[in-house]
Amino acid sequence: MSRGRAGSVLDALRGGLVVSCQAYPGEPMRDPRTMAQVAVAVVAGGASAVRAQGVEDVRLVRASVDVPVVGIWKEGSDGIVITPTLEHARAVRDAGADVVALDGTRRPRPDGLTLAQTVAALRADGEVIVMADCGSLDDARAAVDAGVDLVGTTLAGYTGERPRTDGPDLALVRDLLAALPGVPVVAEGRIHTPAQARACLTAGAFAVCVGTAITHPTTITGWFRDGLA
Ligand SMILES: CC(=O)N[C@H](C=O)[C@@H](O)[C@H](O)[C@H](O)COP(=O)(O)O
Repeated sequence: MSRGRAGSVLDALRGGLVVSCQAYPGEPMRDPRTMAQVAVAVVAGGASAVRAQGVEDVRLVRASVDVPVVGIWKEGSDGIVITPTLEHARAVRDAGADVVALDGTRRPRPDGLTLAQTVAALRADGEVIVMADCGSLDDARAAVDAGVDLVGTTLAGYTGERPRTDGPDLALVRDLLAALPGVPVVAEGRIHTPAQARACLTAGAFAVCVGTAITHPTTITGWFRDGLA
């Protein structure tokens, strides 16, 4: 990717709403065509970028929308799941992702590479924007040292280092901004209302990424069902 292209992708993300369009194994909407249609729908609603999971989803979403695509490929259910290896990261990039997001924790990676080696190998093939999905400030510091372009709070509350807050982990967003000046921070994880999304941007987040509250009808329906109980 040329510098110009990378810059325009970051410009498109800045201050905007990234919508994560994912369905989980065994779910009725788990079909790349369905996720591509959801992606088109969220872009019509004002999403400035789409996050998509799986090589086929990334490919179809990329072909269906004209906003940047943040691509991941999840494998497994324990430990390192989000784009766990260099092979996964290359596949996501080759499917057309503008940003390759990957596990940015300090846990050992299943292919034995460090995060720095993974980022360097990806970059050796050409310019690519890399986002580290982090679970703590220490993760993010290490990920920045490893050369990533963006850090996300995606894994806060899922790795044991931070409590699983009801809403977004705003304290982590603030700590990241204070400790890593100049590093774009994507607030992601449990942002369930427009007010929470706004609070993340007001705190200084570079962008917010919302998944469940926009694209997971089973969970949203459960919220309403519980509200009626
Ligand atoms: C922890 C993990 O695996 N997060 C995943 C990362 O891609 C997705 O399951 C989330 O939906 C996404 O991060 C957006 O978060 P939320 O759905 O809470 O708005």
